[in-house]
Amino acid sequence: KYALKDTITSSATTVFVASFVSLYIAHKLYQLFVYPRYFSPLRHIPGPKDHHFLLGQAVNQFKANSPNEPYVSWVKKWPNEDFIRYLTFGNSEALLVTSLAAHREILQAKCYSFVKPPFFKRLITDIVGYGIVFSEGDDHKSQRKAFRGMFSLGNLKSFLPVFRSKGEELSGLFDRAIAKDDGIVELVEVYSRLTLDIIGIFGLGVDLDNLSNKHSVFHECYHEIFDPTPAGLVLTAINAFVPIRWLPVKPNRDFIRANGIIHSMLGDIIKQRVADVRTARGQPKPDKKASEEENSKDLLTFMVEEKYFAEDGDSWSEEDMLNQILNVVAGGHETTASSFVWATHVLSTYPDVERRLLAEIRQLLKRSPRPDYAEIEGLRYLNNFMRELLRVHCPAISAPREAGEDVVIRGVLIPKGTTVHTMPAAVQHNPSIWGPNTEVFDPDRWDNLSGEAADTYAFAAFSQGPRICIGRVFTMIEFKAIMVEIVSKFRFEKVGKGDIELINPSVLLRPRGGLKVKVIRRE
Ligand code: HEM
Repeated sequence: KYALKDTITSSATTVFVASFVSLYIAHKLYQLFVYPRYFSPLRHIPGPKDHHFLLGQAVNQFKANSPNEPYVSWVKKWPNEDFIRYLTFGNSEALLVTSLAAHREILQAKCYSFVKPPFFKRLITDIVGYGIVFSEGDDHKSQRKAFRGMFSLGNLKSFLPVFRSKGEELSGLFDRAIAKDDGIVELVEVYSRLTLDIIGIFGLGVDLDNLSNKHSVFHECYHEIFDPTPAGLVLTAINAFVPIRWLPVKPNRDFIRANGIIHSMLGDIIKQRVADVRTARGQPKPDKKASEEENSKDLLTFMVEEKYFAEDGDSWSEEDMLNQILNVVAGGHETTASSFVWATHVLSTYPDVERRLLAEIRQLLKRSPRPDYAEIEGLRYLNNFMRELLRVHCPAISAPREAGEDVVIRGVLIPKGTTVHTMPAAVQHNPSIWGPNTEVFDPDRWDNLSGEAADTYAFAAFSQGPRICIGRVFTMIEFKAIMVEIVSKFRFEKVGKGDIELINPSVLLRPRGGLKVKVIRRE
């Protein structure tokens, strides 16, 4: 009797497990091969069909010469669509946003219907922290509001002396390279140190001294985290799906050590600042005139004063501030460094552009040897040069999103969970917006913008809408001030044939193995 009962129970279990597994497999097969092809509401949107049967376009993306390449080639094929549809890992559907009208709806009108993709979050929050970059909805609105004063033009302008003195330090470094190494300089490393110093002063009020001190611990740790070995890169990618940082292998140990040092250095600075501000709050306030004459205020002091000691109940902890600092350092360091790398490359490539830039800068310096913000802003050609640089060689590759709910954009129903990809290069190299010569570096085009190119959304380097780059004005002042310094003193020559291979895949536009130029002092 019992044997029969056992047999029935075990057969029922087998049937149950087998049905469950079959249903799961059927569901997966449906998701992989049937839904995208026959049922998805997005299936009629044009897009590339040369995808791998399981990995979608990921294979073509990995094989491309640049992280922008496949996307830009699709935009050139379908320049007037609102979206281009493609398949990615596991045949999941993704949309590349193409028209300016679709960008406007996604980035502005329905900004908060989209979220940062959870996968992207898992991939990089270990490195860049939570904070404003990964906040959503009302939380994001309130953090943007909290940063308004810090990123106001008035405060940003007061960092001009910092940019100037770091520019002079950079000139010293170039001079030493001329004396010692025949002027050969590897730009990625140098500009990365320069911009890390500047963002350190802006974010922390501390000179991390990476530019002149070759063995700066901070830069070494940052480098370890942001430029890991191929094995480290693979572990970081896997860790986004399955937590494997505990595995006792070298790349994990290196990552944990470097991340630990950065967190502890920043943690100490934060603690000390909280104590300093607490002490200062106990002292009598300086009179109004004196406080107006105060120098620039760094982000940390600002956060401690306004948010740590907030009296409205919405205060930030030391850890919150650490996350915000990590966000700003990550957002404003290699992006700006990359724009200097490409600017120097352009100067070594287009003699006519360099000649005109130099003439404009020399004229200014003759009139005003230490130009102020308004005078630098008045340099029309430099302004055009910077915008053209960010159009052709845009440092940030993409601003990925995921539909946080079912949402209709330009009449297309985008189901919740769909990846929606906005990419600066897909806008800035679109011939229907920028004309047939999108690859040509031509600063003068900014004097004659017409049609769609005159639309604010045609300039996508910093994204647009409520999540537009909060550091864009900062980076523009920094870029221009440093260009005034180095263009007036040096010229740059290519080393070797000047062929450049790009890192791919990458979140930034960067030359593989760095980029060397020869620096020459002007007469
Ligand atoms: C050439 C230099 C830069 C480029 C090309 C750039 C590009 C961008 C882009 C495209 C975004 C939007 C990302 C998204 O929505 O997914 C962004 C956001 C952001 N950027 Fe920048 N950025 C630059 C410099 C800076 C600097 C200097 C800082 C800090 C001082 C900074 C801090 C941030 C922050 C905190 C965000 C998040 C803003 C938010 O979500 O509200 N960036 N940046």
